[in-house]
Amino acid sequence: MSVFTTVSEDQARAWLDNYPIGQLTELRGIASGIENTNYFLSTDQGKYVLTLFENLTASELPYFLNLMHHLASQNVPCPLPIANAQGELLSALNGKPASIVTRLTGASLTAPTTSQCAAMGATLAQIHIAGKNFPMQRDNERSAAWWKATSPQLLPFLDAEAAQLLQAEIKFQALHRLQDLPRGVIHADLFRDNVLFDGDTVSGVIDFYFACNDAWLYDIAITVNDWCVTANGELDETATIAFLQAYHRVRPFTAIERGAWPITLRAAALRFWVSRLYDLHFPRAGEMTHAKDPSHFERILRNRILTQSALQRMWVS
Ligand SMILES: Nc1ncnc2c1ncn2[C@@H]1O[C@H](COP(=O)(O)OP(=O)(O)O)[C@@H](O)[C@H]1O
Ligand SMILES: N[C@@H](CCOP(=O)(O)O)C(=O)O
Repeated sequence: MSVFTTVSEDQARAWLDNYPIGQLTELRGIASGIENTNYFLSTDQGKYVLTLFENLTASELPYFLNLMHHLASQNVPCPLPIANAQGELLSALNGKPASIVTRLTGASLTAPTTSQCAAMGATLAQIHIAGKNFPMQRDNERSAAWWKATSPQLLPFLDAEAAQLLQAEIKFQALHRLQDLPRGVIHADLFRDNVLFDGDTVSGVIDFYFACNDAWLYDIAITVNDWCVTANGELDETATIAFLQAYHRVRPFTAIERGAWPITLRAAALRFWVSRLYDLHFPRAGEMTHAKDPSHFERILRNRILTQSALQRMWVS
């Protein structure tokens, strides 16, 4: 259950007085989601999602909310944050920073088809292009410096083989500079549970709270590692190529990206192996989440290392 901070109808009504979206007709807590308090909120003018941010602070949020506003204004299917009477996308509700965004249709997928993977590839390229003229900057907080700093805390929890893999991969990644790849705004967490689909069409990309400026290829690798995989984490060649071709039609790849593809898939696997290990062994106080399985990304990392040359061929011509 992800209503951590309760909002009554009277409180929502009073808060909405400062927004140009009509009168409250319905307020319903959203059960899924692990980070924030979310409500489906309807007015006589439309359907929205109200979010109270439980961990992010008012100083961190403008990048994410302005980015969503920027992308939605450029026809990326993502929520449009609504400005209040003062023109602000963020204001306080029950002592928490809060925002209200348009509610999108569709549902997330558990088993995407090849054509849905292709649609995801095209939408990701659309996000990367639309982000080119977004003026704000944010460093990636889950970069090489972060996994290097975090890993010493994780090693005591790992068996010898896993500890060796973690240390070796961090060293290997330090020899390669992802930051030299073409870069811009990235979503950085485009897993299946962060995308809504209507049939074969992407109807909504949500949860931009890891978005930052980094290599586009890294974003592609994060997404492919979650979308285009078989049950044991191997890349599904047909789905991967469909994804990459659809992306390439919108933003053509460069030669340097082709060369960096296998290494970047490894970096993306390492990033989520480390964050899942950290969340498992160092849960935040009062956290109500079900930690996600780190071994899934350990398996993916081992697979990407073993299949490096096959991955080099799994590319667009
Ligand atoms: N703008 C939106 N339109 C439609 N559904 C949304 C929207 N934002 C969130 N949701 C729904 O709420 C759920 C939880 O949102 P999410 O952003 O994943 O929460 P959290 O940040 O707490 O993890 C999503 O899985 C989705 O079903
Ligand atoms: N997608 C990540 C977890 C990031 O959290 P969320 O807010 O996107 O659920 C993972 O699967 O490890």
